[in-house]
Amino acid sequence: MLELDGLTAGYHGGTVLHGLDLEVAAGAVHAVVGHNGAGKTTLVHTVAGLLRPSAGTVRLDGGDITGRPAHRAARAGIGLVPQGRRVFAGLTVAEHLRLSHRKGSAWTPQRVLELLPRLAERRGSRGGDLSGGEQQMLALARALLPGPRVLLLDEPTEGLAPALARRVHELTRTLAGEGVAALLVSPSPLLAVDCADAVTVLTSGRVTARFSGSALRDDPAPLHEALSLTGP
Ligand SMILES: Nc1ncnc2c1ncn2[C@@H]1O[C@H](COP(=O)(O)OP(=O)(O)OP(=O)(O)O)[C@@H](O)[C@H]1O
Repeated sequence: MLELDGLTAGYHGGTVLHGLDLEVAAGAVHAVVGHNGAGKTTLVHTVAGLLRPSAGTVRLDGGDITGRPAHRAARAGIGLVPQGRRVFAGLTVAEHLRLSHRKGSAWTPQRVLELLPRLAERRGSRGGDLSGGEQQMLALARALLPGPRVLLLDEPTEGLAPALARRVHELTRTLAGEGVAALLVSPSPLLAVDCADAVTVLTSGRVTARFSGSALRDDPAPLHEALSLTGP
């Protein structure tokens, strides 16, 4: 569904991502793990159209969306849950949902609130008054409302208690089952393995290992090894 081929990107003439190949299958969760500075956010921003690649292609459902600006990537079916959540402090939950809904999308505010009941309880609250977990759910809701084919989740569990982090990953899994594939960038590899079909290790902008999620759930040692070999 989402295919990255030789993706190369960076800043101010420097290269951060070096010819990355990666596929997210339909209905799958693909986790990308790596140490700080490995290029995970750069990867997400390049796919989301926030950063223009210097080489390589991004294909969604076979269509070339390389280098499309963010609003056009979104229209093509890329949904972004940005690092840090980025909710509006002064807008209520209901206002966020109204602003993000797109006519014709299968994800209506009502359907999203059924999936995220805690948000329904807080629909009149302002973004700035929500807990970290609630803000994360709101960021997820906002990305879902336009009806994406693939969600890019950039460190969605950052700063959350373990039980909430697991809930975010369960939701990611549930959404994959409903046809919204996910590229999940995670600072906590073992949590990501819980919900991933495929796991890619990124080191200094290059893929240094690939695993199936089920193999790692049986034995996570190879992932530890891949990460320690490339430690900071
Ligand atoms: N806007 C920018 N301008 C210049 N360099 C940048 C910019 N953003 C990131 N970088 C550099 O690109 C490299 C990769 O950063 P990136 O944020 O993609 O890594 P990451 O794997 O997401 O790390 P983290 O887990 O810390 O968020 C780093 O060396 C970083 O300093």
